[in-house]
Order: sequence, then structure tokens, then C-alpha cells
Amino acid sequence: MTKVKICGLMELEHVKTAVESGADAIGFVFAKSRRQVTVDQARELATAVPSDVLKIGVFVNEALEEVERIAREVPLDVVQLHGDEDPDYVRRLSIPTIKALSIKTKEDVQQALQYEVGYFLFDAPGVEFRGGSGHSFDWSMLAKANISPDKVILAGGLTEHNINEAIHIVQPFMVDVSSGVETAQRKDTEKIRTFIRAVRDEER
Ligand SMILES: O=C(O)c1ccccc1N[C@@H]1O[C@H](COP(=O)(O)O)[C@@H](O)[C@H]1O
Repeated sequence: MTKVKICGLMELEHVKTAVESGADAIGFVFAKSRRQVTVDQARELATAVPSDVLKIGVFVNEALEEVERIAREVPLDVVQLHGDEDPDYVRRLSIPTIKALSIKTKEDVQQALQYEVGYFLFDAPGVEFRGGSGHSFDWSMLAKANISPDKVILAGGLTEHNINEAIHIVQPFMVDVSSGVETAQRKDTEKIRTFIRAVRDEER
């Protein structure tokens, strides 16, 4: 069953909706972004997340000690590195890690192979910030790559309208959405519900 992460949550109501609708993971953005939350905000939002739903923190080129401190304080289960963090940085982290890669060409997909992580997240290149642009990329580049789909988290411009095609092509372990469940740059409870339902419908 494809897992679902709802990312960039900033309000308790939206965290609750995601959890009640069956999200497997919730993402909090600590990087520079219009969705950035403070540690105190994330700690408060995290109180609404049960232990069987992962709390994932999104970071971009943050000092390693700072990532570990924030992960302890919220607390986070997993960190998602969305910047230029190198394999050595990732190796030194003591927290389960997702390495995000921006995909323009099929060579970008191969960059993943240098990282010793449980999961790779493939996203379209950012526009204003390093992620969360609402743009997608050519998913067939993943389908052709020699990377196990079981290690793949697919992100970038996913919506209720394209998610079924994306899952069909990539067969990822997890899908990750932020912009696609927003209206006027704010999370939309109905879109969160509809997106998760669309992923679940794929399994039927
Ligand atoms: O969401 C953000 O603002 C963000 C900022 C910096 C790095 C990553 C960010 N989000 C991640 O971007 C992808 C795709 O999001 P979208 O659905 O295209 O908006 C997703 O992995 C978010 O975790």
C-alpha cells in the first residue's frame, strides 16, 4: 500500500485532518519557506500526531547539530534533507534520514546512489525555495532508473488529479504532497481528504 505524507502543515486543524484521513507521515518545514515553522510551533502541532504516524522535519543546508537539536526537541522521527547535504553529512546524522534530490535529468536521479539512506525523495527543482514549488518532473526518469521503488518517495506537483498516474508509473513507497493540498497558499482540509482518498483508491 502506497504511504502518504502531507507536508508543510502549520495549523492544528490541518494536522488533525491529515491524521484522521489516514496520512502515514506529517511534514514540518524548518527551512526558509512560506511554510516554515518554529520549534515551538512544531512541538505544539506534534501533540496531535499519534505514535504510528511519522513526524518528518524538512531541512535545507542546516548545521548538523541544529538538525539533531530540533529533532530531539519536537521530537521528530525522521529528517528530510532538501539541500546540498553531502553523503558524509548524512552518514554523521544519528536520525533516520530521507535525502531529497531535485530532478531535471536522468543523471540527477543517479546522484541518489552515493547516499546511505533508507529512502530517497525525488522532487522537481525549487523555484522560490528549495522545494514545495508545486511543479512536477518527468516521472518516467524514475521508472527507468536502477533504484528500487521501495526506497522511493515521490514528490513535486502531486495533486488529486495526477496522483493515480504518478503511482502507476513510479510505484513508490510513499508520495509526498504540499502545494497540491492548498488553496490560496493555505492548507485545505477537503483537498487533504481527497488526496489521501485518491491514493487509497489506487489500491482497490
Ligand atoms: O514545502 C516547502 O515549503 C519546502 C521548502 C523547502 C524545501 C522543501 C519543501 N517542501 C517539500 O517539497 C516537496 C514538494 O512539494 P509540492 O507538493 O510540490 O509543493 C515535498 O517533498 C515537500 O516536503
